[in-house]
Amino acid sequence: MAGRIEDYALIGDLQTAALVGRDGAIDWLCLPRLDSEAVLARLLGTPGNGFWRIGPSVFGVGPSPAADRRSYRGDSLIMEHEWDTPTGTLRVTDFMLPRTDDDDTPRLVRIAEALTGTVTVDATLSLRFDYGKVVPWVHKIEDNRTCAVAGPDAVWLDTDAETHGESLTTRSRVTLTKGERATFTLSWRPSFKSPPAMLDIDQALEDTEKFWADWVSQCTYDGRYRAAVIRSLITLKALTNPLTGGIAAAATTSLPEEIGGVRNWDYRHVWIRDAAKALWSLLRAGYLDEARAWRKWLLRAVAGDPENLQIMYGIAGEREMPEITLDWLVGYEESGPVRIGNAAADQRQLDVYGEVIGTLHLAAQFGLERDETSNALLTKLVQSVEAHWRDPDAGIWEVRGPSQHFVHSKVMAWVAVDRAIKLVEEGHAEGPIEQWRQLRDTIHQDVCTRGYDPERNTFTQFYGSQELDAALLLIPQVGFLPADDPRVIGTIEAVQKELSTPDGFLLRYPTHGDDVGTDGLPGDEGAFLVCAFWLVMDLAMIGRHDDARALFERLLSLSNDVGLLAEEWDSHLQRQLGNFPQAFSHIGIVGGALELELADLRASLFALPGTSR
Ligand SMILES: OC[C@H]1O[C@H](O[C@H]2O[C@H](CO)[C@@H](O)[C@H](O)[C@H]2O)[C@H](O)[C@@H](O)[C@@H]1O
Repeated sequence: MAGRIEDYALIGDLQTAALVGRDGAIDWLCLPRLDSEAVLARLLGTPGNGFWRIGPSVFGVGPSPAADRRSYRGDSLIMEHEWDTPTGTLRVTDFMLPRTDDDDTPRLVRIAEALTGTVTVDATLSLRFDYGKVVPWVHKIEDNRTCAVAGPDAVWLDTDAETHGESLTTRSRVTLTKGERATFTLSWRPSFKSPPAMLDIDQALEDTEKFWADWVSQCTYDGRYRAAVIRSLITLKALTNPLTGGIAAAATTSLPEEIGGVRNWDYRHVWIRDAAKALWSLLRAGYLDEARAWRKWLLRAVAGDPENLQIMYGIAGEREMPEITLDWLVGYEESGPVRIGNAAADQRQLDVYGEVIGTLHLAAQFGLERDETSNALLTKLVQSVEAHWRDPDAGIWEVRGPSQHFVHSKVMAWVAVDRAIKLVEEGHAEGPIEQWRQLRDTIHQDVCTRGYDPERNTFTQFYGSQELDAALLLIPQVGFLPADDPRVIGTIEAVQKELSTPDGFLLRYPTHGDDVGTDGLPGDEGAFLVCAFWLVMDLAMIGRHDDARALFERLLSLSNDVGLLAEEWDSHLQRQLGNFPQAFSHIGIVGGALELELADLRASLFALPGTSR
């Protein structure tokens, strides 16, 4: 059985990623890209769906023990597990080498070494192609090299340990004394191509360490929550494909939003919304290159058809991602179905216009050079907003129930026009600014009239709805209304009252158990973590600093021991839920830390003699 979601750590080469558990087993790996077929899929099934364990010897003895310690090596994606055994201490170092133009082969490296005494190490590699379905044809090429082939894919194992085949797995047992090590490298190539070159392991480790050190050194945030912010930025970077510029929403598919439930989705794609929010974090922490690459990704993705802007695309901008279920996988802790692809790609979600234009504006403010193609896109996008902002949509939460006039969607339509106007006003673009100003006012008035309930003093989930939505917390953050507007404060208080979980986090909207609710799905789900981070930011903005900080620190405490967060938190079972690690949650960490820092700054400015609020 797979571990708890929080038992996993992420390693990756920016184009794909793997999850390694505390027991030293890699239970999730897709090759060659994050959204390719998994070759190790125990995470969503059984050991028979593929895993790769390296740890102290247990063959014939019992279950794989959890490591006594684990941590990333400094600010990197190099993961180290250590086991203290009765005879000595074993360390296993796992990493993926960021690929280069010269060598685009994905490589996952594992180094087992004895730190003290003598340890016997067992390694079991059970490759199953096509998401755990296909047993490959495995053959030894030479003493140190084994090749597993199924159809178009070939995975190569290079190791200095003796290997043998047993029960459809490749196994090694090696005894190491202090200072000795055994190395294992897994590489992927199309099966019709020549074998990969042998890797210089020490050079690869040094290059990987240097890559992360160089990248992290560009970070401009040096505040109180630096460790959590850096880990979040590294995680966002790991989800950002350097070749295409696409930023995936998470590294996994179908980790459930309720144990045993049906809310299991594939997040290995690029949502306009999630990517835009990730860029917001990266830009504010000093990273401009990722914004430049994403703008190129966006222009390619929407090329030729900006009127039909999709809400999500594949990592290279692919438009089709049909949603199918993988019947042979039982799902994480039997939470089925396991889905790949995502039907939300065909939905209309109005907020994406605001996300795109908002990001173009933010990038321009941070010094990204003017680009004429994106200016042409801008006009087309505002025309689409003008044509469609009155339409109902599926909303930020991608409901599968009937379309509605979601308030957050309309607010983001306002953001689209507002930021287009600002781009023109600030000299970054041209456009019919007077017409846009009228449109902006019309949308604002419509939302304030039809999306606001004066009796309860709160905005509502959609026009005419009695229910609330945590996305309303974004109203002050996007500048739709100032934070001290009584309607904003009323909404924050109402959301806090009606959507709080028993432990003080937030649901994104009400669900109704077995009854199908607004989202069109049965069942419930956990606290949606980014929503609680939005609450942190709102509380900081309205001057409730102590509440904001306390909530932020409680949210940070939900991260696992290596600083990673999934999408949701199960308040009853006290465990992480949903895809992992998820960009949204890590965006929340960065946003919360930055907002708290701003709040401190404001407080200290106002404390200066001669200043007042
Ligand atoms: O709740 C139903 C929907 O859940 C997923 O969407 C969620 O994840 C997206 C990626 O992080 C995010 O952009 C969205 O706001 C979330 O609601 C799923 O991808 C959808 O297919 C599903 O309808």
